Amino acid sequence: MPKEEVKAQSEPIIEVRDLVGGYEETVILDGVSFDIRRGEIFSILGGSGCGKTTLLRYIVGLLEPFSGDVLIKGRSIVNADEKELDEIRRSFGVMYQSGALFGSMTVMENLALQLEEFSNLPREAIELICLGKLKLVGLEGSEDLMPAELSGGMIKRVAIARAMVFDAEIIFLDEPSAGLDPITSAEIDELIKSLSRLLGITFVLVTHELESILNVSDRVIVLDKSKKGIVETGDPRQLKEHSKNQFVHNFFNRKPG
Ligand SMILES: Nc1ncnc2c1ncn2[C@@H]1O[C@H](COP(=O)(O)OP(=O)(O)OP(=O)(O)O)[C@@H](O)[C@H]1O
Repeated sequence: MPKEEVKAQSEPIIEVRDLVGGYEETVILDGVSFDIRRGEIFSILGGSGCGKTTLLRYIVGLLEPFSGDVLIKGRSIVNADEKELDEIRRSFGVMYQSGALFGSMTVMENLALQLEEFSNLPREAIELICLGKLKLVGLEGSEDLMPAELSGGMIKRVAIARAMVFDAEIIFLDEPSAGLDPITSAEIDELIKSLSRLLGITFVLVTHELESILNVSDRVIVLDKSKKGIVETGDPRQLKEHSKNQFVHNFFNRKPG
């Protein structure tokens, strides 16, 4: 069966239900609902300030919504107590926009940090896991380098490897192409696709990069600030060609709104 059909039939791994949220009195997202299926590469799109990063913060449990729920593998991250939250968080990894490596630590030390803190594994096992993850992102032999010695693309790769140290089933990437030239950005797209194919990881991306969206995403949601929510959901290539929604059409065809 083609991969697309397998994904179309797979169960939701993330369910966002009637989510309402924002900052203080201001509602940014007003009744947002959608599912992300196991194994798909899913992108959250929309213009600046429409709430993409805010939505990501709700999904990973960094913010508490005004109302509504987020289920990860069927478990509510909104109503979870600390212990459950820790368990749910083990199933996913997050890469923030800057890559956020510790500058004074080697690549290996950056990767090992969370395993040292949150597992009882011996040093040798931690190193083996980290070396395996580095190999998966194409950075074999880089374990002793310092972040200052890495290119922008290598920093993203290390950050993706770090998001995988607990064998995450879901990886969230906030602007994976930010600050990269088009060729390096395309290489990161290929890495995401190959990790999805090889390991069945579900990827959730927040991105502006149209080319990258069309290249990697199986499905997208498009948020519109004026609607405080989703205006369309679907295959980005289909939306680019056939969307009847003016905002979505303009977004995909680079036309000012
Ligand atoms: N900590 C905060 N406190 C108050 N308002 C915030 C905070 N963070 C974001 N906002 C506001 O919420 C709205 C949505 O912001 P958010 O960063 O989620 O949008 P975005 O779609 O990710 O934007 P961009 O593409 O520019 O990164 C914006 O109007 C922003 O100014």
